[in-house]
Amino acid sequence: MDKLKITGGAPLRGEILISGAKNAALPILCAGLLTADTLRLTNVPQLRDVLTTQKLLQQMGVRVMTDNVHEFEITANQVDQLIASYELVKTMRASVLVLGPMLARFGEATVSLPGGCAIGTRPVDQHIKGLAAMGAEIKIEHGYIKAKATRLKGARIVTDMVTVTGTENLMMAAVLAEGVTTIENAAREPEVVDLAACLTAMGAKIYGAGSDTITIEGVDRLHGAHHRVMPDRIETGTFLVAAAASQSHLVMRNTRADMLDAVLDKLKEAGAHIEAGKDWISLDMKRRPAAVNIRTLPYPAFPTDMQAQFMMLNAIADGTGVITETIFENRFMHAPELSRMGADIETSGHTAITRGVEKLSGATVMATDLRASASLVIAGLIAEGDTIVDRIYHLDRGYEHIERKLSAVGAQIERIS
Ligand SMILES: CC(=O)N[C@H]1[C@@H](OP(=O)(O)OP(=O)(O)OC[C@H]2O[C@@H](n3ccc(=O)[nH]c3=O)[C@H](O)[C@@H]2O)O[C@H](CO)[C@@H](O)[C@@H]1O
Ligand SMILES: C=C(OP(=O)(O)O)C(=O)O
Repeated sequence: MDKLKITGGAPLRGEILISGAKNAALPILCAGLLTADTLRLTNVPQLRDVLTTQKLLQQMGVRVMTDNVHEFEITANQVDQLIASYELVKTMRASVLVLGPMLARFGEATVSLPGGCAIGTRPVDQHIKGLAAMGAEIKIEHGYIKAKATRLKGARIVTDMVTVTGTENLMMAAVLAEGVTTIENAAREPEVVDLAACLTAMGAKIYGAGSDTITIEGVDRLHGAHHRVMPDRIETGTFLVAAAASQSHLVMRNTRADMLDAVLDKLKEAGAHIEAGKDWISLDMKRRPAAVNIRTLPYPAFPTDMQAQFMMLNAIADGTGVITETIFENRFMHAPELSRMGADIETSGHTAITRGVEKLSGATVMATDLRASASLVIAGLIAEGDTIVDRIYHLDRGYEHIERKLSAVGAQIERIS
């Protein structure tokens, strides 16, 4: 199994090209199920989750062409298996995103329940509740969601909480429903907006994406389109934290500052000098970071997917930082691993208090989820001595060639078997 070996202390300098967003690419690949025509996608990141989605679609009979690793052509004109099996869903929760499109286009879908994961129980009851409101007949049998509907009907859906993939699944179901659907308490994440842009290019009628009320006028059919996947704001934020923690100067290219306001504000509060243009962000850090307090919340507030990286920043900061995680009930798995590197972190329920220390020391560490692993990589970059990050298949789910991107800006990092 691959690991990363990092020798801490090398200053970082240069530019990093940001990849397409995992959390936009996954629902958009599933949107290919909504038409028999070809959906052409560019800026698709080369990630394990993208490969899993490709396999999932291919198992259903969808043709997926990838001449260039970042360009996909999806043609769902011969779908014969309306099922997403446990074997694939268990490796990637986002597989549940085939439920809405399959049901809307084919009137039937069988999708394995994803179950819990390292960061929380993560039920999909809101996806099911919304589809039921649109007239679907849904049963849970043998660990599978079995859904049927001759044709979904527009409905007014109010979700109990803000759910990103829930909003996306319901939006994809509603585009082919009869009549008008309104999703209230909708997620406002930029990835929802990107999916809406792709669906609109395919002929869908969607209003209000990016606000908490999305209105969808169902149409009879969608057609092929070309869509460029938006840049990954979490990958961008992760490398910015790496620059801040190592007191370096880095420039992110192919990204957008306007969807990172809460993260950039916290980096400035920590003492970073940030400049940004239309598609770039630069961060220059000249001193030890100051500790920051963070509360994770749905967009546009601070993202839970950047929480672990900021806990790492607080670990070597001047002062004490309090982090409150309000989205997932078990997302502090990085804390004990960071503590093994010398961090002083106390967790209790949804709160983590980190008292900054001057230095971390390299150690062998492992993480049970994607962003926790990213925080350990950043810790390795600044720790004294060598760090081995184990179980990097988590990182490969969501970071494209992280070791290549970091070594190109001066990090001493290599993949070892
Ligand atoms: C592929 C993808 O886009 N993943 C992102 C998405 O995950 P995902 O869409 O799975 O996360 P949600 O926004 O749905 O989850 C938010 C909260 O709502 C709860 N919930 C959600 C749905 C539901 O039916 N019932 C329910 O109780 C969840 O357990 C969680 O506590 O948004 C999360 C929150 O920004 C991010 O961390 C993930 O990176
Ligand atoms: C939690 C994440 O992803 P997923 O929802 O795919 O598990 C993430 O991207 O940090």
